[in-house]
Amino acid sequence: MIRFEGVGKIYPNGYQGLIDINLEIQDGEFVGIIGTSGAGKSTLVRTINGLNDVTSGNLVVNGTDVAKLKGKELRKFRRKVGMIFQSYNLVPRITVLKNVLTAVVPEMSFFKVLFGIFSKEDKIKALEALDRMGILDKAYVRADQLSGGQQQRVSLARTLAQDSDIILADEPVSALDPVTAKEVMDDLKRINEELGRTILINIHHVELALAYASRIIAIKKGKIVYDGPSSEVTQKVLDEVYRKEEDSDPSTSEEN
Ligand SMILES: Nc1ncnc2c1ncn2[C@@H]1O[C@H](COP(=O)(O)OP(=O)(O)OP(=O)(O)O)[C@@H](O)[C@H]1O
Repeated sequence: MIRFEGVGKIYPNGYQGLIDINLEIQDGEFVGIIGTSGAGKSTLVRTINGLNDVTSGNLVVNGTDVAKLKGKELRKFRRKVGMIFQSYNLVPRITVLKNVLTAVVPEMSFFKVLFGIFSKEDKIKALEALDRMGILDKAYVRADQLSGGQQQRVSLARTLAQDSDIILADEPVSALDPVTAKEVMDDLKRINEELGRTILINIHHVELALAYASRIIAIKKGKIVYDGPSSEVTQKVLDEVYRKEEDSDPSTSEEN
């Protein structure tokens, strides 16, 4: 479970990225986070695995107080919270299999990875994850030879191989064409339903968010402005979430 209690995040330059966030996300939920550019979606997602520290309140993930983690403990914790990014974040010049293996044995030195010194069990685990994502045939291909959609599947295979209970996805389909984007969303849904992993996806495409996530959290200027079932997100809610500052200023409205 993920619990935010009055969480705030102030960036070093004084900017308030998150303001008084209160949330409870249960195991196995599929949550879409929406909002305008700069609203704080990434900030919110990245606090969950400690990529962003919180500056006030409490954030508890699977019973761990994230703010208290440092060094080795923080690295260990991050393994339980997988993350995929818009830019895939794979090591381009090594094979797909080695990319996944770096997640299975993260403490391994880069030289061991380079020379392929892995146990049979680790290799089987990585190959199984690739198989589940339907890209086993690409195991021995260099990561940079794959299409965007295939690379995102490798990223997902990495999170599976590292047994993370929670998968954070920061704009995972923004760089993909609509058909491939839908395929990656289907993969996320399958992982959620078949393996019960909690998914939090920060996404610009509202239609995709509504179609795939069962719960929507909308952020505006660092605050939660909607949190509820995706089936209850009305046009009025979306108008409020995406309304620009100047539109809400009565002095500039046409009626005045
Ligand atoms: N390191 C930083 N220092 C100062 N301000 C930052 C930093 N990172 C983000 N911000 C600011 O915090 C706000 C929220 O940023 P964030 O990246 O979370 O937004 P977002 O909703 O994910 O936007 P986008 O959809 O464009 O990625 C923005 O105004 C951004 O400029």
